[in-house]
Amino acid sequence: MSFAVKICGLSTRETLEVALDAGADMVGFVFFEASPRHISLGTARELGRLAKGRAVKAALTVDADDASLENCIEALQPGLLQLHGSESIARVRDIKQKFGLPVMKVLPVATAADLAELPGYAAVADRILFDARAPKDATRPGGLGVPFDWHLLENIKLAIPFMVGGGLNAGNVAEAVRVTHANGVDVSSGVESAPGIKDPDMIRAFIRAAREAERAMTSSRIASSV
Ligand SMILES: O=C(O)c1ccccc1N[C@@H]1O[C@H](COP(=O)(O)O)[C@@H](O)[C@H]1O
Repeated sequence: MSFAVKICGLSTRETLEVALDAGADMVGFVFFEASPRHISLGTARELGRLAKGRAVKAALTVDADDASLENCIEALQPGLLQLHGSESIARVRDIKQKFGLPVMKVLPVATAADLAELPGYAAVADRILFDARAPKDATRPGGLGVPFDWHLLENIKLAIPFMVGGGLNAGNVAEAVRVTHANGVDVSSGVESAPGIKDPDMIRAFIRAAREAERAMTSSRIASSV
């Protein structure tokens, strides 16, 4: 399974260009009004055109109904739906069937008990993203820049790819990959100077560090197989 670096919460042409030029495999766009990274359908259309064919476009939604999903798909033309709410296993299956797009289900993690439903979700989703569980009083379920205990994923074996997110930055992404052996990493706050304001240098530094982490993981796999 190939390794994917995802920069999420992009909302301007300039920072999207930086992420694409620096080699992001996936670029994420937030459709959730309470988020400082929320974009309008008009902006989604514009940014979607810019990213077309250069990276996988992920549409991040939170417990969206069919009409909202239809609107953001029409505008962005995503290659992946990131379901970041409390969508049930049945709803994930339903969205996949209705919209015919690959789905990445986000599982919030704070303790080992949060992994109980993983097999059910892994049976219907194309990819899993493990993110830190947001506090009960948070205004959004992600994008808070807080990590979780990556050791909870140490022995995870999945037939589909999984990514790690939540509080990642250029300084800790290597350790997150080393511990979890994830097939990809996702970042939003860790490449921002303030909530919703992406920083070009931080984006470039994150992608460099993630690539280095990918290389280290590949080398250690080769070393342990000989
Ligand atoms: O970014 C947001 O505002 C957001 C809103 C609602 C759901 C998820 C959101 N962000 C996603 O959360 C993870 C981790 O983010 P961070 O790196 O800790 O800031 C990532 O997928 C964000 O795109």
